[in-house]
Amino acid sequence: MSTLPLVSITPWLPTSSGPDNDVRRREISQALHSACVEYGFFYLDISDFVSLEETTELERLARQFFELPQVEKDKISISKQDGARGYQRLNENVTQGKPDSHEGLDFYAPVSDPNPTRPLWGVNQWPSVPGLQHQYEKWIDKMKQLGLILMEAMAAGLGMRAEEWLDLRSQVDDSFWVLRVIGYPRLPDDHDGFSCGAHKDYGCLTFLHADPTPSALQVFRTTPKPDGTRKGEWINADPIPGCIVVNIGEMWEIWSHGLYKSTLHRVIHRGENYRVSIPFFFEPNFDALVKPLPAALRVQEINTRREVSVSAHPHEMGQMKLYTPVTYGEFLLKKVGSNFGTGKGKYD
Ligand SMILES: O=C(O)CCC(=O)C(=O)O
Ligand SMILES: [Fe+2]
Repeated sequence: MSTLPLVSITPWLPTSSGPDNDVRRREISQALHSACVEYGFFYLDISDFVSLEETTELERLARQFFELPQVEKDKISISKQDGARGYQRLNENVTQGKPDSHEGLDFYAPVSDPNPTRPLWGVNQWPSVPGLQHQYEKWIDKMKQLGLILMEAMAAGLGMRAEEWLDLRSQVDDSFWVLRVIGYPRLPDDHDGFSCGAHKDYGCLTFLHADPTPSALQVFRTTPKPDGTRKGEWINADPIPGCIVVNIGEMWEIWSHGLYKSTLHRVIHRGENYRVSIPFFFEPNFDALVKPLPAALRVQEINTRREVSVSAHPHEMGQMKLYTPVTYGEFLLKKVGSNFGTGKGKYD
């Protein structure tokens, strides 16, 4: 069984220097490029950026919250806000028609004019667990910094010019991020569903810190067959100390004109313990206009004068998918709107 590639962010940290740092940065960017083309998923070694104490503390606080009585947790239910920010009970989220066997706590980027009657536009509901808000706000801050650092490293990997990177940076420098804290009880043997059903993430970059539980998160890896079709298998993405699991969402698929694929993944947790995972979704700015990047078209040797048309759901034309521009916030609202309307999950 193959495993995901592992890349270290260290040379790209602002604190990194030394005569060979530029060479190391180029190697890292190249490795990121390959990982995004081949997997859409990779381990990112961030041990020079975050400490083990920080992530252990996040896990401890999450467990403390999930151990509270149901009525306490329900006090900050998403139904008390904008339908998105807050707590969701076990089985409340649905993916592909089946309830996910997890409970979760969601936080979104704050907005300057909150209005809980507007989808996504309320205020975050912090639990009363002592120290939780402080520790998680520190984590959010770090993940936002990491988002910009990794985006720059990836831009270099895609062969972007300095001014092209600045343009891309201006689409993610006020990220409409999401932080989820997820609690997974053991999936019962007779349960025919999943802890979290197969889905693709829809945004930019997902940074997943999970507790050490093995054989829970699985990634759908496809490889070409001699006859030109592709075969696929589910591979485990078990946690590695000092690393987060990173995957790209549909926005990167559009930017890269399909060169980088947003990859299916799911969670099946049959271990005895209560699993905690903490994905941070580093998303574009709410008003970012996301469209194929010239650098991606250069790599694919696509004639940029040709019309590139669109939708959030790219359609096939011959062998090639065509991607049209989307405004991230509109795309997100449509997604959330249809999910709330139909009782479908955030992941559908
Ligand atoms: O819990 C996990 O390992 C993955 C969760 C996930 O894929 C998501 O929240 O989008
Ligand atoms: Fe996901």
